[in-house]
Amino acid sequence: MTSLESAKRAAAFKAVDLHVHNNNIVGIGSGSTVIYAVERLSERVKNEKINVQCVPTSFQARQLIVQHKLPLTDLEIHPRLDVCIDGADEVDNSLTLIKGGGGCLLQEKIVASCAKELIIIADFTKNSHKLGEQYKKGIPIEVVPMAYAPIKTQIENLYGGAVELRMAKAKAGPVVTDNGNFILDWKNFQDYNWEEINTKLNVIPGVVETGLFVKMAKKAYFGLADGSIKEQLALA
Ligand SMILES: O=C(CO)[C@H](O)[C@H](O)COP(=O)(O)O
Repeated sequence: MTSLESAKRAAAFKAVDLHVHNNNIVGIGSGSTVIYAVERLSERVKNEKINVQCVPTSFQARQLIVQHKLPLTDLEIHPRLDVCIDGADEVDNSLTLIKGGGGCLLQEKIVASCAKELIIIADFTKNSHKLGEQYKKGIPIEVVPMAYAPIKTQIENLYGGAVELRMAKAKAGPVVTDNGNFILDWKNFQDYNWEEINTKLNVIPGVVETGLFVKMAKKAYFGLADGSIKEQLALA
């Protein structure tokens, strides 16, 4: 296992050990780090006989839950979650996040908003002072397909930078999200007030959700290259 994978695994295991308790309703995030969280959750269910019910944040998360034979639930049955454990593409000093590198930002934000606490698990490459310092692929914005062109122009004209339609790798044309939408990646942005810009982006007609998670995460666990874990709490 590479040091990056070990770092993800260590962060995921620690978060699951400290933040998941018996009878919890648990939000399962998406991405490669969350795979280790589900592995650990499944071990704890088997070894410690804890009861959990899991709410997925994507098709991938649902598959992970099913493959590990963990109890699957949803927001209709459980609208309030105890905890949501998810990865991130970048985490700044105040625990503002860029999410959606894997295209699952909409359901991730919905599920996180229903949880008492959002716990972030990541490797050391995700830890930044300010957004854009480490993650160069841009801020993902999920949009209704027919509106992608005017939204792109509007964001570039109002806020600068470059907005690109995310193209699929093993399919001709754009990435289509689990919700049937497109993703725009906003690159070369400036250092904004992220709470303000998030609100402004969200009211552009056709924007479904942004990958900016402001004042949502309670704590982040970063696996470091030396095997240790850095913990970061949200500012009070
Ligand atoms: O937001 C996400 C998916 O929409 C992921 O949490 C984010 O991309 C991090 O993924 P990984 O753990 O693979 O680095």
